[in-house]
Amino acid sequence: MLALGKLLELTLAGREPAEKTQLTVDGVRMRWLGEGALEVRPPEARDNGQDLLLSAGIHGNETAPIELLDRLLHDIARGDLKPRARILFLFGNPEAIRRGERYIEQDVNRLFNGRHDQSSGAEALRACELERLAATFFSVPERTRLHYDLHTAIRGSKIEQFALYPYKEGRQHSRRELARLSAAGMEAVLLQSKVSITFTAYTYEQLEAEAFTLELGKARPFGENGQVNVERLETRLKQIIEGTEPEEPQALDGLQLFSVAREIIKHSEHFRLNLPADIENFSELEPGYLLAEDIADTRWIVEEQGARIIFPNPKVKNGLRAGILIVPANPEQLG
Ligand SMILES: O=C(O)CCC(=O)N[C@@H](CCC(=O)O)C(=O)O
Ligand SMILES: [Zn+2]
Repeated sequence: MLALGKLLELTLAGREPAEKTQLTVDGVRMRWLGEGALEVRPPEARDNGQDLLLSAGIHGNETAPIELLDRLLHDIARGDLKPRARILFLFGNPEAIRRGERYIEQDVNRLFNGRHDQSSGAEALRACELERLAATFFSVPERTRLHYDLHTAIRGSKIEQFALYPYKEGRQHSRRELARLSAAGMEAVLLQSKVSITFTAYTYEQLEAEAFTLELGKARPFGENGQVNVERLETRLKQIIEGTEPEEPQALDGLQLFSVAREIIKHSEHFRLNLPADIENFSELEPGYLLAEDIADTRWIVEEQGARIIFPNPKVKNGLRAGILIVPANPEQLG
């Protein structure tokens, strides 16, 4: 296999490849763009105008998505997968991947959309670099832009696989993209209702890509991901890469939609989250439930009918989101 197909090995070893560009037997050009970054370009005659950004390892301990991208790259490098799409593969936080940690000093997925400018350190520089790589990749006009940022979650979940769809003022969420996610095995989508500082928020808001954070199961170390079933997603990604996706009826096939009722923000070290440590994502909370408390008698009490909690995490830094309260959403708000 071509050396550049081994992007994960190179990244884990912290090595640069000797050759920065290689051609597969099939005429596909692979180009190393920097640590954890590789562009794949089909021969011109086969290019179908799709630009696909696939990122994983924004959180270094979320290994199932990294293994998935590694398999796709191996298949391309061996000539077994024949891209018609142009693809950018990114491993988000190489040092955190090497150490098997979510992050080293700062969560990279809270440093986009300008946040890295207000910060310093290796992870702020990496977020800036990821923005630059994505912006360059998505700078070619008249091509279709799609970004999937793949994650696994800290805790178990009542809904195992789901997507988060960013928000931009005046832009409608696409029913067609939701149908595609449903076909890729996602069981639910959370429609964001305000701008954010994650990687997909950046590519959606600034680069006009359709962009989704995909949650695929529970985070585990390399080699221990047997319980994370990415078969349907992997099949769909291969179809997008090869341009062989079946034409979609726009059915959402039981896909559950949610919207954000409130983000729970941790303001101080006095923040207390009133939930069991092993609570699963999408657990329901009754109206009247005292969810969290913070300084200055701040109290977060559930008011919404049908509310559920995702990503509860009292250990985040002050000023960051310590959980999201969500409620069922109406498919009529889709484009
Ligand atoms: O399990 C958790 O608490 C976090 C899992 C995770 O990393 N989720 C992403 C979601 C990004 C988004 O809001 O689009 C994150 O928190 O960065
Ligand atoms: Zn993550």
